[in-house]
Amino acid sequence: MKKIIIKGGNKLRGTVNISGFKNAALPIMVATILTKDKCIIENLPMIRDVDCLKEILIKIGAKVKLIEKGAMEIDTTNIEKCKLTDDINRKMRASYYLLGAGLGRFKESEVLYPGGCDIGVRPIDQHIKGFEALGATVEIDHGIIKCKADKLRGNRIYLDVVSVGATINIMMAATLAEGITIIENAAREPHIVDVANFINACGGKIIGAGTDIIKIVGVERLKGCNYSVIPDQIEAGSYMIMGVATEGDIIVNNVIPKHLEPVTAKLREMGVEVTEYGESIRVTVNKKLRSVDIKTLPYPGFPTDLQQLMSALLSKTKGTSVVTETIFDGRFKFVDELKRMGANILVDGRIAVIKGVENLMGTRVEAKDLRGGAALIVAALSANGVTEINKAYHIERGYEDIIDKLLNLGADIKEG
Ligand SMILES: CC(=O)N[C@H]1[C@@H](OP(=O)(O)OP(=O)(O)OC[C@H]2O[C@@H](n3ccc(=O)[nH]c3=O)[C@H](O)[C@@H]2O)O[C@H](CO)[C@@H](O)[C@@H]1O
Ligand SMILES: C=C(OP(=O)(O)O)C(=O)O
Repeated sequence: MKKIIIKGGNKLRGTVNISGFKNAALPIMVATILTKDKCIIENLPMIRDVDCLKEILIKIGAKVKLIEKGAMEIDTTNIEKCKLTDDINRKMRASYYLLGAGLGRFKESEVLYPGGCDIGVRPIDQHIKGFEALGATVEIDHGIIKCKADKLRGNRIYLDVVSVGATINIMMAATLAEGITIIENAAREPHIVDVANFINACGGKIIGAGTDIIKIVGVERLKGCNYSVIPDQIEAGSYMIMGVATEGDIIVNNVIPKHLEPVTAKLREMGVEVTEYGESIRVTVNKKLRSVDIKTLPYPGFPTDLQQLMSALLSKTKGTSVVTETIFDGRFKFVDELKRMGANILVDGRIAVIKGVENLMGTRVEAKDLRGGAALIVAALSANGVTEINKAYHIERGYEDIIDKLLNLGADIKEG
């Protein structure tokens, strides 16, 4: 998809069904490498990152079959080594999970340094620290990360920073190590729990996922299983924010409301009416919204992945909001595009001071990354006139059927 064209002003109304969580689906697809049996993974989002990872798994020797929309059978029996130094790895972040899974199963892995959103420095030193603590040697050779071990032995690993990727990569390698691994200062995001649940469903022994201390009791082998991925709380939060930006009334369906608490809390603080049901959330705007301050933090703090969309919403909310991005140092690049639409935002390093303007104006803008692109959709839906969002392929990395979902909610949107 090259561009998205939106005529702003329509209030979003109705129900949107949320897809499986990108950031859980991707590591779970890779974790199937830990077993030699077939796995069936359901509720996969049909997004570009999933297509790309499917291609990666096939390239290293897996058989991958789409059974129906959202369900894949992955058979990793014939994979002989987990080495992939193709440029395809640069198309996404999650390709680096091949390192932990390959190390676990083959005691060896080689992967080209991953890509993913360009949102600041994204080191992998904590992944490496974890692999080395388990007994591997890790070398970076001409941009290729090479891990090797004669044997993996469990160890106690303290993460210097809370890292989703390092926690998952270490969990995968430690699953097939000898003995017990303890990860301290582990990430607590819902997708960490989902990956641990998948591994446990295959016969692994991971205890404490969802807390900051995770214990992994190494097992000799895993078996295959059928597993369904949790709903995408970032996609859900995105539609909630889009609904609010248009002063609409929408229900996001197929969600786990608990996972969205940081978002619902902030929207309520703004004056949005948020009602939680068993598996859905309704957001309604009945009054003038207030500006709020946001600080991104690891879960259960406010997610960095929704910071850009919230900033776009706040750019049209009366008053001044201060947004502090503590996770990634380059996640305000989209602000220049919002300014083209008339936003009044001052960025100083990791802080953005947003002075809400009366109206945003449609114009030609460019998505710089996945969530930055989604933030432009938030702005465009509520802007006066037509906005043309170029480089929209970034958005396809993480949002299934976004045009159709927004059309169903009443947006005036089309692919260009
Ligand atoms: C595919 C995927 O799941 N991507 C998500 C994952 O990215 P990703 O796993 O890359 O993000 P991390 O949680 O690892 O990064 C968090 C912070 O730790 C730092 N860090 C990370 C690893 C490391 O070895 N050293 C280090 O210093 C990073 O620079 C960043 O400041 O979590 C991010 C934070 O919730 C989300 O924005 C991404 O959507
Ligand atoms: C930053 C993100 O993705 P990735 O880590 O895959 O680049 C995201 O999903 O917002």
